[in-house]
Amino acid sequence: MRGIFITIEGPDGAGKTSVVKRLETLLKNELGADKVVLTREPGGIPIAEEIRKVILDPKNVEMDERTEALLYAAARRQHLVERIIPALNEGKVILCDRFVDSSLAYQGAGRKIGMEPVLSINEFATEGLLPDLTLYLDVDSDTGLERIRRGRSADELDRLDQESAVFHQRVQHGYIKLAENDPERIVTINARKDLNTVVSESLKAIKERFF
Ligand SMILES: Nc1ncnc2c1ncn2[C@@H]1O[C@H](COP(=O)(O)OP(=O)(O)OP(=O)(O)O)[C@@H](O)[C@H]1O
Ligand SMILES: Cc1cn([C@H]2C[C@H](O)[C@@H](COP(=O)(O)O)O2)c(=O)[nH]c1=O
Repeated sequence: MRGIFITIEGPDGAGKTSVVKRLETLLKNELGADKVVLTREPGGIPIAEEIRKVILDPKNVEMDERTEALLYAAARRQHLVERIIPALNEGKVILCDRFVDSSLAYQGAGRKIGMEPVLSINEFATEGLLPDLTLYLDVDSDTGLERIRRGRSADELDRLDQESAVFHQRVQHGYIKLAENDPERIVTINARKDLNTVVSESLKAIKERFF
């Protein structure tokens, strides 16, 4: 039986990593440890983690926005082939921290490439595979960036974290548009609430859909 592909999305500092780790523990307790796979983009497997380093290195200030979009799509392709598709074929529940919607929001809206061209290179990369459910953790850029900057020193901020507040606002608006356009797949969670509430609303959305 095919598994279930769940992605967690949102602006930087929305709390995705914190939430997805808690969901992993809760779902493993309910379904069994071998049934749940936690992974992330860009990364999750060695080749994609190497691409991640290149993309996020603050030294790479000269990176063109289309080069950036292509690198994310390349990392995605490799991760899909090596990690997501095999896990889906084994019937696992996959929790993936970011997927195509990140490219649409960050490169499409944030970098102003436009959603259509970014979607097009991603359709090539994924052959049209979409998540069964996407949890969109919605947070305004001020709150998200404040959380990130509070938790990390300046030299721990990656190239994307260091982008302007206006860029991060465009990213949030991009996500809101995506969620409005695909309410069947994308469930919006108010991520300004406390972490326990965000986790329980996320778990509820998963259970309502699948269990
Ligand atoms: N609901 C919340 N309320 C307050 N603080 C939170 C909440 N969720 C996460 N945080 C804190 O915000 C910071 C960023 O959280 P986290 O790394 O989970 O976010 P993220 O969305 O994965 O960020 P990034 O996309 O940059 O990796 C951490 O210090 C975390 O403890
Ligand atoms: C998948 C993907 C990611 N990004 C951005 C979003 C974040 O700023 C970084 C990844 O770091 P995180 O700590 O794992 O959140 O990359 C993007 O711009 N486009 C993408 O497709």
